[in-house]
Amino acid sequence: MKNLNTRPAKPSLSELTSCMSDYDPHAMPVRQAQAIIRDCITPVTAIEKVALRSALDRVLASDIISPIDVPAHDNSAMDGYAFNSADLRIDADTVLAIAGTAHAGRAYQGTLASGQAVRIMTGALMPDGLDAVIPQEFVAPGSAAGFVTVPAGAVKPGANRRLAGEDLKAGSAAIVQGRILRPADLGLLASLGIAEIPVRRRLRVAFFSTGDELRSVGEVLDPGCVYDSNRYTLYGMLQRLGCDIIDMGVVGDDPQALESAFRSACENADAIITSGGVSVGDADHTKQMMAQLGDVAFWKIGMRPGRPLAFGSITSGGRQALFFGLPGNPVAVMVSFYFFAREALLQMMGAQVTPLPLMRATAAVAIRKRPGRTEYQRGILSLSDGQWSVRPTAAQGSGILRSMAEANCMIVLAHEQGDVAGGDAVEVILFDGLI
Ligand SMILES: Nc1nc2c(c(=O)[nH]1)N[C@H]1C(S)=C(S)[C@@H](COP(=O)(O)OP(=O)(O)OC[C@H]3O[C@@H](n4cnc5c(N)ncnc54)[C@H](O)[C@@H]3O)O[C@H]1N2
Ligand code: MOO
Repeated sequence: MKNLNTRPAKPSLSELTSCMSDYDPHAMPVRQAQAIIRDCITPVTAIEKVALRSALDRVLASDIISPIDVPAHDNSAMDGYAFNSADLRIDADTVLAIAGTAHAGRAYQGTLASGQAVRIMTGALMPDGLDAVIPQEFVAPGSAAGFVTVPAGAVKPGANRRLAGEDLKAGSAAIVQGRILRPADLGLLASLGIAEIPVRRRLRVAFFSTGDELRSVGEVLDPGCVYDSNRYTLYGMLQRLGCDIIDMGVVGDDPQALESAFRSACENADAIITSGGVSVGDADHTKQMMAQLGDVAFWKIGMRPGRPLAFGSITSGGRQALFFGLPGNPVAVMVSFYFFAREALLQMMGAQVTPLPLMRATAAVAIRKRPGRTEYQRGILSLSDGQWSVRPTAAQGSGILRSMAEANCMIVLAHEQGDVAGGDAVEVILFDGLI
């Protein structure tokens, strides 16, 4: 008999992948890989309190409830004259006697009689009984000293008055947890008088490059070798995401060195990112080692660049870390990071993940595209005659980092899309805010 209290063991990643009915061993659609990754993520829960300024770019850990009304009192939005709308004549100018002046930061002293106005400054509390303000430039010229003339129909009742709590009411949610705090949020928190902010602890991400041909900056470039650029692009991307980073340098193609690097990374970080060694040539020894260290799937994704991708978890010393094995080619490493690792890391950070904003632009030239894979082409977006148009950078090879630096956007050509004709609309993701 089936024991209903026993939940079936969770399938391993590799089982999950091979069980999928529409799984194509040669190419898994981008969306499918993204969905599998999304399902595997557990956010970090630890919270720390930081001073307001240090909360910039951090992930808010709990909802912020406004302790006060903002603004705290009704106040004037303009420099001018405050009056009671009930005193206005319907079809004629109204002459009001000026009883005094209201300055910002001080309550107006004194009681007002019908037919009286108060000279008022922007931000000053509305004197009791007055409900509207006429900006000083709108008063009728030539008012007699001590009087102000409000022209007929110049202002409506309640005009130019900011109401107490119109920005935020005491007890209402000012910012919801999961937000990556931006400058406007810091200002909003300051407007509530909150000095310490609860944020999720930073995510620790360890990364290293693999390959015997790699030399680090500062070393001699031996024949047949290349400088390790991936650690620098990864450094930049992880830094922008607000992670605590552990740069583990270059690890050669030696199983023992790789295993000890993975163990050390796992024991010190929440996530591990490597580049290189995931294509068919190298994957075999990596696969064997991974089988001992954790649950890792090696995928071929239906995309270009960034076809090979290893994803899963590594376990060592009683700790588990998320693992992304990104392809070695310098552009592939960036594209795989942006379209797989970035969202997963944001999810782990406890951040609300929103889709990257896409904009539509006109293809300035024809673009070749094979249906059946998603292509992320490096593009240059420009505005001319009020029209956004985009053209791919000349070189699209996945080793050509120069064109990534030259581009200001990615042209996203969907899985099913075929060739694009010049003048067709295409979708682009801007590097601003991403890179
Ligand atoms: N027979 C096949 N060969 C390849 C396939 C395939 O499906 N079948 N896939 C190709 C694709 S696509 C990519 S991407 C690469 C990925 O290979 P690896 O992840 O194993 O990466 P490596 O072979 O180690 O390196 C590829 C390339 O990138 C250079 N590289 C590596 N790391 C760095 C670094 N840190 N900084 C700068 N450059 C780096 C490396 O020297 C190679 O030129 O495989 C294709 N092959
Ligand atoms: O991952 Mo590769 O970039 O498609 O050459």
